[in-house]
Formats: sequence, structure tokens, C-alpha cells
Amino acid sequence: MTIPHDQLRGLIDHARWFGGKGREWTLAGVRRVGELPDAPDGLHVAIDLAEIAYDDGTTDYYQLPLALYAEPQDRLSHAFVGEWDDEDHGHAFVYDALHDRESMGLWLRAFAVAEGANSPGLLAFHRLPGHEFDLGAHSTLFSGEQSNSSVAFGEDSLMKVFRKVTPGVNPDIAIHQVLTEAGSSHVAALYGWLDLVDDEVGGTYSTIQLAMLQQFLRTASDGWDLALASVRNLFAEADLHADEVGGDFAGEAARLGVALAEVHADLAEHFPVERRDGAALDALAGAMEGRLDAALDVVPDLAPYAGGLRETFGRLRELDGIDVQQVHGDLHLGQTLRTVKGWKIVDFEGEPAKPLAERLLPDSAWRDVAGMIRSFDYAPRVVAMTGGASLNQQRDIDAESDQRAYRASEWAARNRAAFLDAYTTHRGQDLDSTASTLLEAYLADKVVYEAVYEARNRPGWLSIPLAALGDTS
Ligand SMILES: Nc1ncnc2c1ncn2[C@@H]1O[C@H](COP(=O)(O)OP(=O)(O)O)[C@@H](O)[C@H]1O
Ligand SMILES: O=P(O)(O)O[C@H]1O[C@H](CO)[C@@H](O[C@H]2O[C@H](CO)[C@@H](O)[C@H](O)[C@H]2O)[C@H](O)[C@H]1O
Repeated sequence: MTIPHDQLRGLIDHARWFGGKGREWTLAGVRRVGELPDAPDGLHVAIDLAEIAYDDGTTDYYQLPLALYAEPQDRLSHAFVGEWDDEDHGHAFVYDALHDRESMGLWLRAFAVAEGANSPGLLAFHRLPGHEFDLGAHSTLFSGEQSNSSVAFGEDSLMKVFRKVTPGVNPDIAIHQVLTEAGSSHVAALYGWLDLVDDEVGGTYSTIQLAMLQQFLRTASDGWDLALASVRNLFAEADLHADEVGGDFAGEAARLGVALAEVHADLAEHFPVERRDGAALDALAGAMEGRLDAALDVVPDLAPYAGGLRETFGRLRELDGIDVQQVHGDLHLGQTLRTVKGWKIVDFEGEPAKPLAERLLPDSAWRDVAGMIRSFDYAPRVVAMTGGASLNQQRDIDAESDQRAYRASEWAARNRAAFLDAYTTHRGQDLDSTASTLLEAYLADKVVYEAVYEARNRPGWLSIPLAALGDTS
């Protein structure tokens, strides 16, 4: 057998990467879709694909990389999945392969020996030319809050293993490939990717993209952490304004604006740019209104703002026409990394809650601009609320003083202006009335999305998007 159902439930229920939390689900099936070549005696490194079925008739596939050992491995006790009679390999002690250096070494080697594409069974490893892999590098599984799982190979490369996988193109891989080949300095270079090529995966597609390997950004600091540090600096200097404090972020915000403008320009050059007018603008406004309607069921506190939000969305129908292109789709400070060579943008998968087909559609570049601006609003509010501590250490929002609230809005406005000015200048675009209408609509749409996201994931932070609506009403 592949992974037994009760062991799978145990694994999934506790996994950060499982997106079906809070929903009723059953296991529709598990399939062994591939094994890594050249495993030593006593080890088999497999990939199982679990199909999860929900009450509403929808299903999701989740990827489970497994290490099947003939003997128990004490060093991997923290990654133990279970012990069972495997249909291919007999009695096995099974571990999450991403924790296992031996197994990860085989994954890395499979990328390194791929010549274009290399197919052990249904698995097809691909590599782009130009990078010599460090095959001696030890693997380390990232421990952060992630929708997927990332494994670093020393300081050489980083493999992202997609957990929830969907038949068809993975935008994270497709966009990284295009930007890498275009020589963009604002992404980690793509080194390779892993496809599952299989007619049984269903739908129109016969490929599921399972993982990507890219440059490890050695000197990276998380943009969100840097922004929080800047706000803390400001709050520590009660008498100073944002531009007078050592940790002023405006220069970085401007550099982020330039980076995004350059990424958007590259995406516009290599993916189609389309014009949307009339019915398409009506549909865009309608989609935002639809998201608001759905959000009102989840967050009744949005109700007082619904009228104003509908007006903002409705103004999209008055525009003559807009250009749409490939965008990031879920941009915020946590998707940016500051390195010694400037800002990098990561995670081009789009909003995790949207279906893949929707995430692949071209959109207005203002969606990404709005995403970053929302982050500039979040950072000071989070510090004011929690002191920048983790959710577990969160203090009561009532503790926010007037002085801090003033400083918070000053920090947000300063960085928003610096970012926006740099972005528009580098794209050669005025913030004219069409652009302002679009930006306001995307900001409002993002706030609605955040209200739902916070209500579901971090109820203590719901006040942050709600406060933003209060500021503008
Ligand atoms: N190329 C890279 N080098 C170093 N760290 C990275 C790189 N890409 C992403 N990271 C780090 O890994 C984290 C998770 O990456 P991300 O692509 O956002 O994964 P997920 O899709 O699981 O959310 C990021 O917040 C960032 O800190
Ligand atoms: O990083 P993900 O793709 O999983 O994005 C989701 O989670 C984000 C939070 O981690 C969420 O972002 C919101 O909170 C951020 C601070 O934690 C803030 O900087 C963002 O502006 C705010 O939208 C994101 O919306 C969600 O899709």
C-alpha cells in the first residue's frame, strides 16, 4: 500500500501547508507517482499524491515526498510519518523526505544530471543552463510559516516543493523562468523544476508541476521584518518624525518602487498585454463586488463600509479602458527580500485562495502596487498593536496610544508616497484620474480580501483592515 489513510490524516491535520483546515474532507485516494533514481540499499525515496475531497464536491491534490527506510532512523524521529507494508518495497519505516539529507541529496542530484529534461518514470526533472550545482551541500528544511515547503542546499540553491498542486502551469515557475531568461535582477534565478507528466492527472492537462529549484539568496533580509524594525525605531523616538529617525524606510520604499516597475516592464515585454474596456471593466467591477458580497457573510463588521466600497468599485465602469498584463498577484512586504544587490521579489503564485485558472489571467499592474501600499499600512499598525511580537505574544490593540497612531499614519503615508513616486516615475506613468480610480479600487478590493484572510487566520488582526476602511470613509 501507499501511505495508509489514518497516517495521512495525522500528517495533514498538523501540517501548516494544508489549505483545507476548518473544512470537512475525506481522502479520495493516494497514488505513488514517482521514485527518485539511485537510492542506496535500504532506502526508497518516493512521491505520493493524495487526493482530498471536500463536501462541496471539489478536490485538491497534495504532494507527499516520502523516505521509506528498511530500518528505523532515530535521527529522523521528528519527521516520522508511520510504519507500514508498502506495496512496492515491503515493510518500511516512513519519514517526511524533506527532513532527510540523504533523500534531499537524491533530489538535488536528479536536477543536476537533468539535461533539459530527464524522466525517471513519470517524473521529469528540468534544468536551465549556467549553474554548477554544489552536490555536497547539506539540505535544511525552512521552518517558517509557508504555504509550501522550502529546502535550502547549503547557500547554493533553494528548492520549493509545492504542496497543493494543480494540473497545468505553475505561475511561480513560469514567471521565474521568463524573468531569469530576461536577466531580471529582481528575482532569484531559476535553476530547474520538476514535472509530473501523467495522463491520469485529469482535466485538460497532463502535467503537474511539483517543485522548483532556484538561486539561494544568501544575504537576504525579509522586507516585512525590515519594515517592522524601521517602525520600532520610529516609535522608540517619540519626539522625532519618520524622516528624522535613523531607521527611516523611505529610501527602501522607493527602491522597492523601482524594482516593481522593472519587474512589471519585463513581464509586459514577455507575456501578452491586453486592453480591457466596456464589458470587461463591468466584469472587473462585478468581480470585486462579488468578493465583497462573499466577504460580508464572513465578516459582518464590513457592513458599514459596504456602500462606500461599492461606489469605489463602480467607478471602474466609467473608465475608457485599461491595460492588463501578467502581474505578481499577491504582493506584500513579506514577498520581498533585501539583498546586497538590491530588492528581490519572491512567490509569483498569486493569491493562494484563488483557483489556478484565475491566477494565470492578466490583471492590472495596479493590483501589485495596491498590495505593497497595504503592507505599508499594516506594518505600523502591527507594531502599534503587538510591539512587532509574534501573534502568541500579542498585546491588546487598546494599548495603542494617540501618539503612536499619529506616528503610524505618518510612517505609512511617507513610505506609500516614496514607493508610488518611484514606481510611476520608472514606469513613465502619471497617477492620472484613470490610474487613481484603478488604484483606489484595487486597494479597496485588497482590504476586503484581507478582512476575510484575517477573520479566518488571525482574528486578532481583523482590526487592521477594518481600521483602513475607517480612515477612508
Ligand atoms: N531564493 C531565496 N533565497 C532565500 N530565501 C528565500 C528565497 N525565496 C524565498 N525565500 C524565503 O522563503 C520564504 C518562503 O518563500 P515563498 O516563496 O513565499 O514560499 P510560499 O509559497 O511557501 O509562501 C520567503 O518568505 C523568504 O523569506
Ligand atoms: O504570503 P501569502 O502568499 O501566504 O499571503 C497571505 O498571507 C499574508 C500574511 O502572511 C497576507 O498579508 C497580509 O498581512 C501582511 C503582514 O503579515 C501584510 O504585510 C500584507 O499587506 C497583508 O495583506 C496576504 O494578504 C495573504 O494572501
